[in-house]
Amino acid sequence: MPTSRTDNDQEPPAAIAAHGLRKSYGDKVVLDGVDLAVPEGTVFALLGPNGAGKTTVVKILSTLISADAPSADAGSGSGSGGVRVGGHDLTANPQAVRAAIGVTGQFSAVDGLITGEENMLLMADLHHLPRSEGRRAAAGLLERFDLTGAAKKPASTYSGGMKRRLDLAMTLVGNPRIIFLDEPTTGLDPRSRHNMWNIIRELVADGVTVFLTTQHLEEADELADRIAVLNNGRIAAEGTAKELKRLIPGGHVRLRFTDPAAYHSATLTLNNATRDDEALSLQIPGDGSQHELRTILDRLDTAGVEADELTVHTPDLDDVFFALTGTADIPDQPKETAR
Ligand SMILES: Nc1ncnc2c1ncn2[C@@H]1O[C@H](COP(=O)(O)OP(=O)(O)OP(=O)(O)O)[C@@H](O)[C@H]1O
Repeated sequence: MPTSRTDNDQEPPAAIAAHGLRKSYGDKVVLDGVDLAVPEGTVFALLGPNGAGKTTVVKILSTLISADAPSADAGSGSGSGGVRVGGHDLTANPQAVRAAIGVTGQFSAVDGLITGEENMLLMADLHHLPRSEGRRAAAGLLERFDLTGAAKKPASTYSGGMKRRLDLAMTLVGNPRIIFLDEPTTGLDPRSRHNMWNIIRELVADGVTVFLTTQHLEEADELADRIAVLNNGRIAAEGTAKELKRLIPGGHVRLRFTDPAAYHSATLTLNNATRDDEALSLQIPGDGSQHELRTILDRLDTAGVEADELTVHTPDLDDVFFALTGTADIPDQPKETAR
């Protein structure tokens, strides 16, 4: 089995490490110096708007396409900008990288004309597993992914969720220690999405490293140990979901009024609020803590004003995403009201 251990015994070895990753198509710069470090046995989510270059990163890291030569300041003489996957240099030893990884993408490897079981056996053949071992592995994985009942049916008859599960099951035939999941739940209904999340959690519990691309912020929030936001060819921010949320001062309390007179009184009392005169609503920046709410309500009480609606908005990954991938990648600009 491939190993991704490095000489460094102190820290968990990086399953994926990239420095100064670049890729252009003609004049179009897609990746403009991307650094990545994914510790073994963790889930890393790469977030980004459509066309940000997420799939390009996955394709490079999984040896499907090559990166451009690194710029002079990217260190490491490697032609891929210094990328190591599973402890292997991507340029010097792509075969070893391929042996260490599994990839399931938006363009599934599932062949709809043959059955789920035949797809699995084909994969076992590709991995040169002896026939009996291949059959055992296929049966075990079909069972694990709840596909035994459908194993003899053509894959074209499978639902979207079943196809995704079959795709992932096929990837696991080679027992990869690093798995790239390119938008694994796009197009799935909420139940299938949750099933897929559970499968991913089980893989990680087994020590597998998962590199995930997604446009679903909730997915990154649910699964990822670390999240990177890709924008304009660079990593705009990276950290745990908590760390990223802390970057954005999007928290506020929102008060709505139906009576224009009450609204007017409230604007005089809460003079730090942002006004929306059309909607008769006020937005007061803050963390929505009990103390803060009490202060706001006390001030309204003192003024004899009653709000018709009060909502507390705490920043979530959506806020982070919009702030970082919007007009500017400046995390300290106030965001707009909750959607
Ligand atoms: N072979 C290619 N030739 C030219 N341009 C390409 C090629 N492959 C990708 N691109 C461009 O590179 C950019 C990044 O594409 P990529 O598929 O990596 O984005 P993405 O973040 O995965 O987007 P999505 O979320 O829509 O899947 C896009 O502008 C795309 O048009």
